[in-house]
Amino acid sequence: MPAENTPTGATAASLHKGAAPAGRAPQRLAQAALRDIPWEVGVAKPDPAIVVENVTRTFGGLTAVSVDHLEVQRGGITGLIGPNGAGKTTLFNLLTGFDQPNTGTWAFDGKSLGKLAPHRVARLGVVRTFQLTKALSRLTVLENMLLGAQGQRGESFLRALVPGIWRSQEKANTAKAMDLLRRFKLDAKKDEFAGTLSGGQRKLLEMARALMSDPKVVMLDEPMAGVNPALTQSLLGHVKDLREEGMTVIFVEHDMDVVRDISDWVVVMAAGRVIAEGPPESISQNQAVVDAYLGAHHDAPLTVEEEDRVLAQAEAAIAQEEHGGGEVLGTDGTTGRTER
Ligand SMILES: Nc1ncnc2c1ncn2[C@@H]1O[C@H](COP(=O)(O)OP(=O)(O)OP(=O)(O)O)[C@@H](O)[C@H]1O
Repeated sequence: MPAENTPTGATAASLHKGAAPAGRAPQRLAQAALRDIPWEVGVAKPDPAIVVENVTRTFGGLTAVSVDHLEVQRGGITGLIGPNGAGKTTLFNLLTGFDQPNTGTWAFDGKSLGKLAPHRVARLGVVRTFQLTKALSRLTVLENMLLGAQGQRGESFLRALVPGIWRSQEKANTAKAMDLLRRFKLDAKKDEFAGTLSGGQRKLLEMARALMSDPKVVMLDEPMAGVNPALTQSLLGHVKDLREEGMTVIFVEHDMDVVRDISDWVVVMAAGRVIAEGPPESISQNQAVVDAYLGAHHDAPLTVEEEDRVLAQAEAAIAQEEHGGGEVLGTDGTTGRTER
């Protein structure tokens, strides 16, 4: 369990309000809080911001998410990884009110978030970004930012655009939006349509917009996907800044270098379940994780024997074709891949 200098719940909670003890960067606090936690699925955290209990979501016969128990440490950066189709985005959708589960509950700061619409979840302090950015191309960068502001009486995008509804807040929101745009180096583009931004700039805009509602938990779905290398470092820096400001960050990412670089803790999903948890260095050695990733790449032969067998089948298929024969059972006849 935590060593003597590990923050208590109260200490960790205080960093949530941006009050890190002198000389202790939030990054260090988050890492210290998690340092002596066992690397076990469902393990309790010293100060969880989010607690997930028995959440399942099925689509027809497919179980997309089946998470028994998951806690996310406050003030840390938690990476959520897993092969394609593992259920990461579905879990994000559930936690932020964009989808409803078949079973289960989850809470932020002890408050149940189940059955709340996304804007209500956001008001409680949990916001998200999307894998494919949701920047509205025909609105300017600044207008996109204003749609992210919290406290507007008109929650829907269209109502938010009716001037009378939010004029009283407009000035303050605009000032706040401009501060954020400066921080994300998008201020010069404030009057440009979001549709003209590069993929990386849209990711920045989406992150900036998420911050308009002063969130406590920020969930980023593949924040680095499609971002050119020049902007990657900048984005990584921004994610770390969120932690420095005391926010809890959960992000989905496929790039393991990114995961290792910024995560304090990593949660691995496969086939809807959490199959491993631990600090980044624990993950690559975890056999269940290795198996899940290998198992996910069905096209890749796993062993030398299998490779030989696939090759032999491909050769047989070619020979058959050259001799004008019919179909060769067991291969697809064109790529030499084994049918599974
Ligand atoms: N609306 C839906 N209808 C039917 N099936 C769905 C739906 N949404 C997700 N799924 C299925 O649920 C499973 C989990 O999908 P999900 O997108 O959550 O995985 P993921 O881990 O985010 O994958 P990726 O890394 O490829 O984004 C997949 O098999 C997917 O096809």
